[in-house]
Amino acid sequence: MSFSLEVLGWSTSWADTFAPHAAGGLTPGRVARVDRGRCDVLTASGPVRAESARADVCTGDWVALSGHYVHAVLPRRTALVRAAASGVSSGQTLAANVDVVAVVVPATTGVDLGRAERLLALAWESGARPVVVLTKTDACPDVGGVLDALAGAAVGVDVLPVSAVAGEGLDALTAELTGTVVLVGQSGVGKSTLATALTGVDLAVQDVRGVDGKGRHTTVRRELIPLRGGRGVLIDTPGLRGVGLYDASDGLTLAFADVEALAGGCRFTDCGHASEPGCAVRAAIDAGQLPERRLESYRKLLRENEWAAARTDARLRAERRRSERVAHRQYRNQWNRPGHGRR
Ligand SMILES: Nc1nc2c(ncn2[C@@H]2O[C@H](COP(=O)(O)OP(=O)(O)OP(=O)(O)O)[C@@H](O)[C@H]2O)c(=O)[nH]1
Ligand SMILES: [Zn+2]
Repeated sequence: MSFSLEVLGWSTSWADTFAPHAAGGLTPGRVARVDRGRCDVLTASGPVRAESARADVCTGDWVALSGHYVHAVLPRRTALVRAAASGVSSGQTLAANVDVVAVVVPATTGVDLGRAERLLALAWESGARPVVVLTKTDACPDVGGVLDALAGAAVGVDVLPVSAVAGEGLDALTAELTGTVVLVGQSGVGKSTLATALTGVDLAVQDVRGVDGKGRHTTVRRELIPLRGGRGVLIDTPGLRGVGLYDASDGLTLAFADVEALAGGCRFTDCGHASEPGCAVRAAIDAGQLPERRLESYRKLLRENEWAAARTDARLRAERRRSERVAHRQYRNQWNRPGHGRR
């Protein structure tokens, strides 16, 4: 099976970036999946199982292959990063070169706006374009009310209502999802169902155990799947489920651009929007132009982000201390070695 690189998002601008590697006889490809030092790379002449032990690659990266080796990773244009699992000091890149981050929110009365805002901050932070997909509209009696509520939380972001069950809204969504797309959202919001509707591939049954050419068991799972309509690809990696904020201060500023714009009109540049005189944010709340909830949500997410950043810093400091101790010990051992003349 071979792939057209354009279907995977290849463009003249990627070709320009790749030019020095092309001159060196290397092959371009896009990483479809990474596992333990190896990765599946889709190239124009088919998938290649490549060694990536020395390269920091993730699904969505464009790479230069030399045979079965990842020789280079092209600089990422966007990256979706989450707070790493414990034991790792930096953020973990979940998907690279993403164009659209679709925040999936189920249509229920009393929709969790804070959760949507949190995911939107993460989406903005990635450098990709955020959209909100409102799922399960068939099961909601008041979609209009939910859309109104979301409009105040998803500022500057298109909200697209769909029902995978009724097949409604999918054409409009497909038209909006171009380039490399990821779906983020809580478990159970309908991501898998939506992914299946958008790609025609039942992703739920992708996780089948297969046997490779040498009779060994392998999991065949592709995480880079062309979207119906031929205008994009979907990245579906298990790690995208349940993402936490990681150093998303820029993303927060963008997700709360309305509050930031108001704050620009406060008399004091360090206004806490509490009881300071000349506070434009409080004035907007009092005038009913900004929901109090939104300011509270912004504050909560800023605290969460600071906490994540502080935790990362603490971990980095601890790691540095550890490596200093190791270095000292090596230095001591060197001097204490028998025959070194100094005891
Ligand atoms: N009524 C209705 N139910 C839906 C729709 N889409 C998904 N569901 C149901 O919602 C439940 C969860 O859907 P999934 O697609 O598995 O959700 P998910 O976000 O992929 O969940 P995880 O795999 O746990 O992350 C399932 O029972 C689906 O049948 C829809 O458009 N309408
Ligand atoms: Zn203020």
